[in-house]
Amino acid sequence: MSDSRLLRIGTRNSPMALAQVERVRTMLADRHPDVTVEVMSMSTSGDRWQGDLAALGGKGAFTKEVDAALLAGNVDLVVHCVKDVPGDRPAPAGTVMAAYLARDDVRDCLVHPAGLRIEQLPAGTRIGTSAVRRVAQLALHWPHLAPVAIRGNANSRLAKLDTGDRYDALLLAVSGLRRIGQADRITHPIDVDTMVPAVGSGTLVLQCREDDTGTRDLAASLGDPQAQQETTAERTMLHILQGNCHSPIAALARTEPDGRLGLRARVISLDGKTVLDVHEWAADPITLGTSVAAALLRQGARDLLDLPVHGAA
Ligand SMILES: NCc1[nH]cc(CCC(=O)O)c1CC(=O)O
Repeated sequence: MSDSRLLRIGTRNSPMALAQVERVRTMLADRHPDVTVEVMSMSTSGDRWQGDLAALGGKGAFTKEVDAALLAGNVDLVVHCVKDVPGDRPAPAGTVMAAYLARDDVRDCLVHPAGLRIEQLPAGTRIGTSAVRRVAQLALHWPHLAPVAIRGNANSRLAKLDTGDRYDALLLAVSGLRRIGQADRITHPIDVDTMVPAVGSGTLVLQCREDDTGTRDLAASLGDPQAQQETTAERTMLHILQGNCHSPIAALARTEPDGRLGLRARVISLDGKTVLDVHEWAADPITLGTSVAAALLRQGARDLLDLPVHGAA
């Protein structure tokens, strides 16, 4: 059957988001050569706003304009980083997450102009990060380092680091730097047991309208079942904890060689002094995410997550 059709893909206009869309375009060209892709990029409030994201309602600041274009029928498919999709509310009514792409590297990394590793940094080194999860784990492992708030996309953060004014190093995602062709800036990929990643790290999701069966089928043909399972376990846990952009929640689901699904999740106090840590395995991702969330709640995660977060870096 011919696939011949136009597919309009909506995306943020950051270099990383545009690179992510090109990955989808390439995958579609390989699998559905009769599909013509048109990219419609747009600025989001999260990209424009340089203050604290919480003032804009958190992570939704990177998705709401693109979601609105999808619901209005101006685009047919949207590519999001799962990490940027709010975990404390459902997908916009009338849309579905139709496919998760094969997972990229999930690690965070240090970017240091002189090529140092994180354990080599002297006390007081200024680390640019805006992720509460990273700040809490910095405090846990390297309390002598100084997290400093930073906003903007990965390219603008690298430029801010290069001026040398406010930051001595950055914490960023390995996968993000690779997508924008800046992998050579990585000086230390940090192992996932030390710096547990964000929920959905390294994973892209294809979102479309619920009633658009043609686009849903196209998207599903690009999906990776393992990424779907791992993301479902992580986001089930996040949803039950009602995690948001100010939640110091870290998690990583992994498919073991024997096929079992494991989920390791942490809730850390911002000062790094309290760490709740759970690691379980199960066959079903929803059962696994639910069980890990329940275990974290039994350990006191609710009280930890309800603590006010002032001036998150
Ligand atoms: N808003 C930050 C963000 N959201 C998604 C990515 C790319 C990495 C990924 O998909 O996990 C990044 C950049 C970063 O954390 O350095």
